[in-house]
Amino acid sequence: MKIIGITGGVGAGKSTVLDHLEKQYNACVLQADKIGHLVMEPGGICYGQVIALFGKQIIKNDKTIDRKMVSDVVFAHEEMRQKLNDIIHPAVKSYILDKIEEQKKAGCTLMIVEAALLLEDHYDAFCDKVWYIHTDQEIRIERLMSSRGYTREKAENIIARQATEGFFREHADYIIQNNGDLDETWRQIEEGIRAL
Ligand SMILES: CC(C)(COP(=O)(O)OP(=O)(O)OC[C@H]1O[C@@H](n2cnc3c(N)ncnc32)[C@H](O)[C@@H]1O)[C@@H](O)C(=O)NCCC(=O)NCCS
Ligand SMILES: Nc1ncnc2c1ncn2[C@@H]1O[C@H](COP(=O)(O)OP(=O)(O)OP(=O)(O)O)[C@@H](O)[C@H]1O
Repeated sequence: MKIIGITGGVGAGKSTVLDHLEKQYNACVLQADKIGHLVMEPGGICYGQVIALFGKQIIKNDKTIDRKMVSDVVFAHEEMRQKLNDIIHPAVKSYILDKIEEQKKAGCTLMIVEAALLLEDHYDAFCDKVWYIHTDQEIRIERLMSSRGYTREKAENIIARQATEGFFREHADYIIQNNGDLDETWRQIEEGIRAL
């Protein structure tokens, strides 16, 4: 089984690339963000610890954690982001490693792991290749404002907490430019797959 790690800053198009790989190349996929959400759901292994860190006011009526509230705190207070990372990241990594083993046994031949923090959390150690999805910062901000309703400030705050473009470029095996037309992105994916 080949494993491709997909990384890049917020709104660069990682999920878009992942989705294409799943549909067109029959890849098995794992998204760190989604797993991070899963482990903090009621009954999830991080639920209690996250509430202990932020306080009971983050519990919504349906008992789920108010991620918007948590997001506003962590992207404004670096020490809180670090504390949340310390709770969530080990659980997410362990989940991913278990799933990789499971998929290997199930006969999956192409596995994609998507994470903005893939390099910081050293997921590259178990990836055959790391693909960096690059989109210019201003285009990312505009896409996030129109598709997710982020404010410019929110997008900029998240960007400020993520790795720099230089860091991503330095550690990537392959760079996909996603500033323009999606057909151009699909062509680069095809090329990356051929080079695996
Ligand atoms: C802060 C939380 C509650 C916000 O949830 P929400 O659904 O609003 O946003 P989402 O998870 O889609 O993240 C939005 C963007 O921020 C990025 N991001 C999320 N957490 C972090 C972080 N700790 N540091 C830098 N960027 C982050 C994501 O990759 C994504 O690009 C959530 O992102 C979270 O629990 N983050 C901490 C755990 C984490 O690092 N998860 C990401 C991979 S394990
Ligand atoms: N080439 C493109 N042209 C136009 N819109 C695009 C393109 N690529 C991605 N988008 C749009 O930009 C937005 C962000 O893309 P996507 O969700 O894939 O980014 P992401 O890197 O996964 O974000 P996150 O870091 O939050 O997980 C989405 O609305 C997506 O549809």
